[in-house]
Amino acid sequence: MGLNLSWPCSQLKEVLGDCSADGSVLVSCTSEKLELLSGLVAQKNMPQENVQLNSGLYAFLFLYTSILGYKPGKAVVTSELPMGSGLGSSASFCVALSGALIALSEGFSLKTKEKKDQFSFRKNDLELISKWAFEGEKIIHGKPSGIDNTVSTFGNMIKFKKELKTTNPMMPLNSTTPLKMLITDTRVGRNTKSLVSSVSERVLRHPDTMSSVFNAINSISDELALLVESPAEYKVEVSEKEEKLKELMQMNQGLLQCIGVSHESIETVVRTTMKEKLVSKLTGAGGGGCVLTFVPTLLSAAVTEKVISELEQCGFRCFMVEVGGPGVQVFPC
Ligand SMILES: Nc1ncnc2c1ncn2[C@@H]1O[C@H](COP(=O)(O)OP(=O)(O)O)[C@@H](O)[C@H]1O
Ligand SMILES: C[C@@](O)(CCOP(=O)(O)O)CC(=O)O
Ligand SMILES: [Mg+2]
Repeated sequence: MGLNLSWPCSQLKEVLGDCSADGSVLVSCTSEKLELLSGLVAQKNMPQENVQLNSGLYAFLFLYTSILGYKPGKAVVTSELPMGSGLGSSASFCVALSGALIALSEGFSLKTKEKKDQFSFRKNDLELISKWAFEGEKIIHGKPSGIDNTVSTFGNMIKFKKELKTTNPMMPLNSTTPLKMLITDTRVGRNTKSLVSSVSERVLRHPDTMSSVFNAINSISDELALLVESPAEYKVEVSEKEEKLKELMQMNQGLLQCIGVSHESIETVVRTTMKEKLVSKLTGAGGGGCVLTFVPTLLSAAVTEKVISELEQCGFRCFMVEVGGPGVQVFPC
């Protein structure tokens, strides 16, 4: 972003008061503290075009002072993720920051890996990192489910089991086949916090209908989890599995449209890819941002290039990715 911001430790201490900075003791950001944090950011007179960054800076100051206290330090943040696009940039930012701060906190020792200069976090450290990141997510987008910070921490795929909400709803999934996706960034900015609250308002207006829609969405994720983990060795099994996955994605997009989080730009991607019998659905909170298109194993390069070129002609930006991948990692600088 080309922004360079700093706060004197003495000022942070004066404004935020004494805090028993201890990375192993989780605390939430109170509304009073959020007020104080917003005052500290407001004095920087951020350019109007960066106003969306404010909540990220509140999360930064909260996590930094809660974990490291008022020790001087310098954080350099770089990111390849488009912000506010449904790719979980907020959660990735909070996870990377929490990981770095925990790695620097008192009494923390990184587990060295076999290879020189390779470190890894222990499982209970990863759980702590994910919990701190969740506190940061709460500052940025209000009522996070926890799935974004969990998948950014542990990597791979995670299923949110609604029925386990009171204990630990996050269940790791072990995919038996790689899932390739084309991500299309519609470049339509949107704010997760406002989208999540717009869905809550629709629930208040249509409680029973929305409850049925959420149950249908839950059934889709249950079916998808079984599908993702089901064995598929032979070509015929893979293509059957892919056809079912496409159908589930298509139904899910319809239900997400039903709860009001689609957008004209998202529907353009859905229509454009459908011309080549490809299925797309919004990702993240919707309202613009990014769209996933499932890429079947046997899709030809020619068709892929044709679809990407059509989408780019709409002004969109495309990335080919594979679902899954490692979670948070720490490297010595
Ligand atoms: N690299 C970053 N540095 C600072 N803040 C960030 C960074 N990435 C994301 N954020 C914060 O997260 C917000 C975007 O979060 P959100 O609205 O949930 O969208 P998404 O998570 O889909 O990108 C940004 O407006 C900013 O406040
Ligand atoms: C909409 C939601 O399911 C994901 C938000 O994703 P993103 O911040 O738009 O990348 C909210 C959540 O699970 O925290
Ligand atoms: Mg987010």
